Amino acid sequence: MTSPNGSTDVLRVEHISKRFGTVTALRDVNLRLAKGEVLGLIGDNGAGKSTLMKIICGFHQPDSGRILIDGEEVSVKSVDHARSLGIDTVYQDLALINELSVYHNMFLNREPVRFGLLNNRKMRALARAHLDDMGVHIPSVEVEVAKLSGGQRQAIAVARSVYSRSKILLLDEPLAAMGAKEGVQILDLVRDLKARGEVSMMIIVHNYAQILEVCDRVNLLQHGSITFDRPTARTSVQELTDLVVAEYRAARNGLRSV
Ligand SMILES: Nc1ncnc2c1ncn2[C@@H]1O[C@H](COP(=O)(O)OP(=O)(O)OP(=O)(O)O)[C@@H](O)[C@H]1O
Repeated sequence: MTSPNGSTDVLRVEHISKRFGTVTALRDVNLRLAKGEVLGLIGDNGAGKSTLMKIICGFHQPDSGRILIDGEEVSVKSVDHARSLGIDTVYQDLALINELSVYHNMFLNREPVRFGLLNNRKMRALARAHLDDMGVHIPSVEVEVAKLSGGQRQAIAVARSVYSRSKILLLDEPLAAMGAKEGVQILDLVRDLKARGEVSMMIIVHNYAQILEVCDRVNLLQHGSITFDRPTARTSVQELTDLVVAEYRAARNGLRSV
């Protein structure tokens, strides 16, 4: 499927709605992600950002609407099913196993086996080569993940998704609870991946300056609906801030129900 700028959309979300009991988390959401693009998803707390990502990665089922991958409609039944379709998610809590080494985490559930035994030597060499290739600097791939910094853990989670040949990577607040240096490390990794053009990414970040730094386009989600979609080159931190503040003021003054 071709988007207005002539590129191919790897992901399209069409008319997705989702309710949790009486709460409408998403209403008639449309969104597209072009091949090799980095899309920033912003919005206030409770706007529906994580719910949208969780629907795309098969964690939640939508009440209505459809998802298309490379132009083909798919029903994403589970997180494992999403992975098999090339969609992977890096959450804040990462799903790494702290007690295991870096290289064991890199190959979790898909360890190379030789003569019925785990091939540790091969896993170590492959993990080292892949992390070096991605510019992720870890002192040793044998170190326990628990002993790494938040930024290093995040980088390993991203590297693992890329290694598993994901074509769509969803990053839910990858910079949350990170120091400035660690945050820069993750943003650099996103930039490197973007330069390779193999992975399309959707990223939730609360800091608008960081969104403008790494994303090609930004979508604003407000009360379950996309209200703004623009290339980052044609917006600013001020404009994004003003949009969110205006929405808040309208709600407070009773111009809009929340
Ligand atoms: N599993 C759930 N059960 C019930 N309500 C939920 C569930 N998940 C999300 N919600 C509700 O749906 C709405 C959207 O939540 P969501 O987590 O998607 O927002 P968000 O934009 O990611 O917020 P934040 O930036 O605070 O993480 C909120 O009102 C939230 O309380």
